[in-house]
Amino acid sequence: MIWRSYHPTHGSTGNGAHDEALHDRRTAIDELGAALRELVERATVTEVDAETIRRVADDVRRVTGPLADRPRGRTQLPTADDLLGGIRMYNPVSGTGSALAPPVRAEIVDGVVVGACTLGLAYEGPPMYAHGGISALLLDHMLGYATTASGHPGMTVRLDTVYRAPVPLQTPLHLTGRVTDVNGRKVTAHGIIATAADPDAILVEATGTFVAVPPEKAKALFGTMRR
Ligand SMILES: CCCCCCCCCC(=O)SCCNC(=O)CCNC(=O)[C@H](O)C(C)(C)COP(=O)(O)OP(=O)(O)OC[C@H]1O[C@@H](n2cnc3c(N)ncnc32)[C@H](O)[C@@H]1OP(=O)(O)O
Repeated sequence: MIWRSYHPTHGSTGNGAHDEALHDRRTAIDELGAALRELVERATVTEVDAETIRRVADDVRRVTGPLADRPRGRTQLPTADDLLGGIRMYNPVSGTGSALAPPVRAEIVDGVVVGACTLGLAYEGPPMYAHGGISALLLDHMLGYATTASGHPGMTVRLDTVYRAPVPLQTPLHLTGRVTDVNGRKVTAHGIIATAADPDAILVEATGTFVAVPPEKAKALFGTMRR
């Protein structure tokens, strides 16, 4: 199943259900993403000898060769994406094609974005616990999703993060994001990270301010983007 990165905007379904080739491409990207995440995690946790690590490094360089054909630049959207439909295969938080993403699975429940993920040792900051920047990344995403889902998409201009307790690795997590205020172009949202086992015990919380990008700014920032 292809998960959305964000709530769709402009009414697009974004699921590519009627396009078999697109669906097949997304499924393939999903499979490569899962393999890459397994590689990253295994490379992080391994205690094998240096010779084995070097051999794997050579192997990895060799197998990535075919991917070097037809690279896209920063102004070209991935052909598998549906920006307005909320599908971003390589989003570093939710993208199933991303080696960096946990990935977070999120859905809207009674107007609140509810997410789930488990962070492996690749996300370690203090021993056994998540890096604080990763928590901020997850919450920025949850808040951004909530603002988009509420019909007020914008860009983060401020994110205040409060770290109450460390976030344990290799532990199913529960995340939320909800809009708390809309004031013209400015939207305020709040979210938390807890464990799935104890969702009421807040480990990290964040309040963010998002600002709708006016058309002239959007043109300057994103005008060169193409499919
Ligand atoms: C379908 C896709 C969904 C996408 C969801 C994305 C979720 C992920 C979130 C992100 O990671 S976004 C990436 C990180 N953010 C950025 O790179 C944004 C950088 N900032 C900007 O590019 C500009 O600030 C922006 C285009 C958003 C707005 O510029 P403007 O010149 O149009 O706004 P302006 O500076 O006039 O400020 C508008 C209002 O916001 C307020 N504001 C601006 N910066 C602020 C700030 N830092 N804190 C509080 N308020 C702030 C500002 O005071 C003002 O309030 P008032 O209208 O009441 O006067």
